[in-house]
Amino acid sequence: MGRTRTKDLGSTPGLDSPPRPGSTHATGTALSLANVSKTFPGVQALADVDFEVRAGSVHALLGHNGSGKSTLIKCLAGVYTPDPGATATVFGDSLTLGDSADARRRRLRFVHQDLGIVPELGAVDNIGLAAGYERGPSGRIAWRRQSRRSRDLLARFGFRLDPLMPLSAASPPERAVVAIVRALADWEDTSGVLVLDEPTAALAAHEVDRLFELIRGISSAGAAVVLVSHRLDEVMAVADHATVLRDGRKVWDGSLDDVTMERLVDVIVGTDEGAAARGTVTGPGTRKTATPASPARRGNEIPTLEVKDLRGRYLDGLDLRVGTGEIVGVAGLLGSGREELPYVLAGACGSGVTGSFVVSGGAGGDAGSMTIPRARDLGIVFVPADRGAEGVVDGFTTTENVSLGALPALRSRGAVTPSRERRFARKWLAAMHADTAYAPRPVSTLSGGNQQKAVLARALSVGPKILVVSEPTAGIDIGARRVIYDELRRRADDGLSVVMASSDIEDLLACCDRVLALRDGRVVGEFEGSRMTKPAIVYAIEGASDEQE
Ligand SMILES: Nc1ncnc2c1ncn2[C@@H]1O[C@H](COP(=O)(O)OP(=O)(O)OP(=O)(O)O)[C@@H](O)[C@H]1O
Repeated sequence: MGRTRTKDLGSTPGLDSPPRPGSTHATGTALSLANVSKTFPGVQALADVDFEVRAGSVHALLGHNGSGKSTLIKCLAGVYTPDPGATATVFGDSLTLGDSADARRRRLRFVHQDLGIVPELGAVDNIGLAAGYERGPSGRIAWRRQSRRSRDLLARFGFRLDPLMPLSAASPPERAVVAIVRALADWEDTSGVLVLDEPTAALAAHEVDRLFELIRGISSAGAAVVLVSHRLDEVMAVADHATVLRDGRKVWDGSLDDVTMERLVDVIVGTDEGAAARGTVTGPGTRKTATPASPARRGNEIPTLEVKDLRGRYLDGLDLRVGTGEIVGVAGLLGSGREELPYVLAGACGSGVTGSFVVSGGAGGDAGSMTIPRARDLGIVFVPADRGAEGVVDGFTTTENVSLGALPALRSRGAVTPSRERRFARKWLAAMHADTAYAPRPVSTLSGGNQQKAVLARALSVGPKILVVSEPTAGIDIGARRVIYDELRRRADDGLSVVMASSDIEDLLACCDRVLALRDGRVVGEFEGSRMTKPAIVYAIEGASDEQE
């Protein structure tokens, strides 16, 4: 199984005061929830859930999309008030569920899937607003000190970022790191609970390792960490206990030492479907699904897309060819160009980009002149990594979100017929294995994973020639991952070309014909066939040159 045991790092990065090994709170129950139910109109999101987390442990909260994980976390955080009858304690003190001030007082800290950052402000204010500002004797904010403190907190995560840069200009991983650092910034006592909801969704392997060090440091100092994640290999590496929810109910609880990954998959998806889904979670370095690349997809025929010498904020002379029906993966660490490339290809980068591109059929030109409408006209459709901010339209229903790209085609005599729009959305939601009952509901009430399925449904529904997708399985459960891989492969077989940028190398191995490793804005390795393995890609993106070729 290869589980990595928790190690005591001796310090707790991210905390202002040093950890207190041997703290009186280091053993016993950190968090206890009993009888938690939550009913939304027409939906029982949670039914009588008990949840107990021990001090000094990393406890994973698992379940497929829509199983109730985020709702449980939001009840804990005070975002939702559970149905009457629920009780909770934190390190023995009673907690009022549904009261966010009490949650904070009891030293519960949260990083939610949507991060909750203020994009117009920099790290300095995002941290200051949550954890308080450094102040001078007159009570005025000491900006220089505040700035230095923010920089130091970020540096403890091994992270350098201009603390004044608005986070709207930062990449998704940069935003995630600021959210985590902010949650910990004022945590002076280790008798608390840190809750991380899908924290690694946008992080590369190297960044995930740093996050795990941070998590281990926090738990070994006596605090508890609750980790919500769909990445079971990561869960097995960092967590020691887990609770599994299915359809709002607790279906399993126990030590991860006593369970195999295969058994965990069975419990999460239900035994019948478990065997099928298990194919998506084999160990590191192996392909999760059999998707043999056909010789026609070697990219050596006339490419559907060819870009040369791309340069931008991170890109520094990148060349890329994507053949017809080829799925090309893009791997790389934060700042390697992996996050920027999809935006450039989709014309969503604005000025400052140079290079050239050609799309099959001869259309082409200066990459700097690519705009979103131009890309769309060329058949390039983009699925961004940041689903909440850039993927869904919050005020719209799920149907409206899915049909958005196809409105011109759905129009008849100048108007879109609602019944036609509904049928269209249902068809595409079904293709993504999302529950079609979600169609009329506001998209904001869907679980994160189901929102992602709706965004992918919209992208595929317009019949793109080239799909550019970033972090396609962020927040997606193990069963639905398989659906997405298979759907992309089916469409590639029909001629769709795909550029898939992902921090999850398992995604790339499962789905791609070829994977490009990016470093410092260029391609430093290209992998296909038997050479396309996780260690080879990781070595290349992290700069261990002996392994990259
Ligand atoms: N505000 C809301 N209004 C109505 N229904 C909601 C609301 N929030 C969540 N739900 C529903 O409650 C159920 C549980 O959703 P929840 O977000 O807790 O799932 P999850 O396990 O976190 O899923 P994911 O892994 O996809 O994030 C889903 O059916 C969801 O659509």
